[in-house]
Amino acid sequence: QESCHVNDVGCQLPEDQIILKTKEQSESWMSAFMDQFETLKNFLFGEPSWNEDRAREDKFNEEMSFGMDEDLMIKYAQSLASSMLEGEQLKVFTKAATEVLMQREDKDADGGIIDDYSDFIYPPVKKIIPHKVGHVQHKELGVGPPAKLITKSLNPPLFEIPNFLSDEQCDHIIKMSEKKGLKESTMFQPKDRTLAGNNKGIERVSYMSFLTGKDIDKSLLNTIHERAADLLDIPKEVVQWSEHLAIGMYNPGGHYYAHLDSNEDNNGVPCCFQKLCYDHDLNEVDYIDCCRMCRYATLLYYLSDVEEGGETAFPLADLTLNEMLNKESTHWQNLTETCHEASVVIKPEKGKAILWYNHFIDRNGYITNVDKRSFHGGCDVIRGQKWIATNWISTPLYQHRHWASKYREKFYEYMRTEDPVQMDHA
Ligand SMILES: O=C(O)CCC(=O)C(=O)O
Ligand SMILES: [Fe+2]
Repeated sequence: QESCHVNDVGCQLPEDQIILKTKEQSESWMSAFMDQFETLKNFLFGEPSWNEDRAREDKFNEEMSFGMDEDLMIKYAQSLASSMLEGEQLKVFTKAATEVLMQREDKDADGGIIDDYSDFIYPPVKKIIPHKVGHVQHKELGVGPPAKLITKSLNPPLFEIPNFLSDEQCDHIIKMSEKKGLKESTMFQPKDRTLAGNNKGIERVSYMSFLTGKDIDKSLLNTIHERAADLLDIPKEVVQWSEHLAIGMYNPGGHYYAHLDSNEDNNGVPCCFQKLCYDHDLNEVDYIDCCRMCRYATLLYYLSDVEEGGETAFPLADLTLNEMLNKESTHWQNLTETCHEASVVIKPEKGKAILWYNHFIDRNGYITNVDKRSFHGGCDVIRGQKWIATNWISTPLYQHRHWASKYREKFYEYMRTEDPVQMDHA
């Protein structure tokens, strides 16, 4: 009698013993769960950045923006538990897990903001609230038509914005890129250079170029910057002083396997947009030991339709932890094989923009951890050509705000250059 299990049918231990057994049992479930939970957490949020400070920041982030971290953890904890446990076990476990997760109290974390950097204060940023998948919101922008944002995923917040650019604007950008010339994308990815977070397994077959105010119609670049800044609710300077517009072109067979656009905090390594780094030949390069990518958001413009293929895929968007773990041993980064298994697949359409957030943000509105659910890439183009322009939006860690942006002077220099390139108004 003594040895029957609490969940066994017909087990009739006295109630206090049931409670005792359940408590012992729940402790072992808990530790088994926590072991697994560590793995899951690291997979989701990356090592070594998850610590109590981060947890507090994330909790704050939840309150400041639309909230997902704490909720999400509990949701994952529960979904994991519900696949492992049942009945009374599950109840006890859920209560315990919720308490553990909730114990990360938000102690007085004033975290003195440093504000003695030179002359531009990056303001705190927020995220557009995605509400729910399929939700449509309209946003008036200072210049041009309003933006219609269609929510494609909540984690990361991902939006589709049809007709963000006009056909003429797209055509002009393509024409000027062709004029300037594109290079094979591999040339932008020497071994020690990182364009993305976890570079393992990345393969990119495309042509690239960076365009500045020297290369395209200045008023068009201004318009794009203004619309982007209004859309994201950030000062225009943040957009102007972000990286140059990155043009990408894919021929049939071209693709870009799933990657992250931004880097996890790497022991305080400063942001690439704020630090000049050089290789042995004194060429300016960005590489991970010198600086890290701090691309809070990505705004990607499709400059062309694609006859077939060339979708942008987000294999991990809105996945639960269990679903992500199930993917771990698959080829989810290889979009040639798995494009259509991705949870969000976006069809390129001329003029359409997509916007997503790569990072969680802290209590001050500065970036913290990369959200691994922002992994994305370009599926193989089957027929036709795919043209895109990627507008990465920089925001720094607040510890590294002292230098506004290494792109700032260049921006003004290029915007001042004579012999302006102008759009044809045919
Ligand atoms: O080609 C695409 O759809 C995605 C491009 C991309 O991820 C990038 O340029 O960072
Ligand atoms: Fe990307």
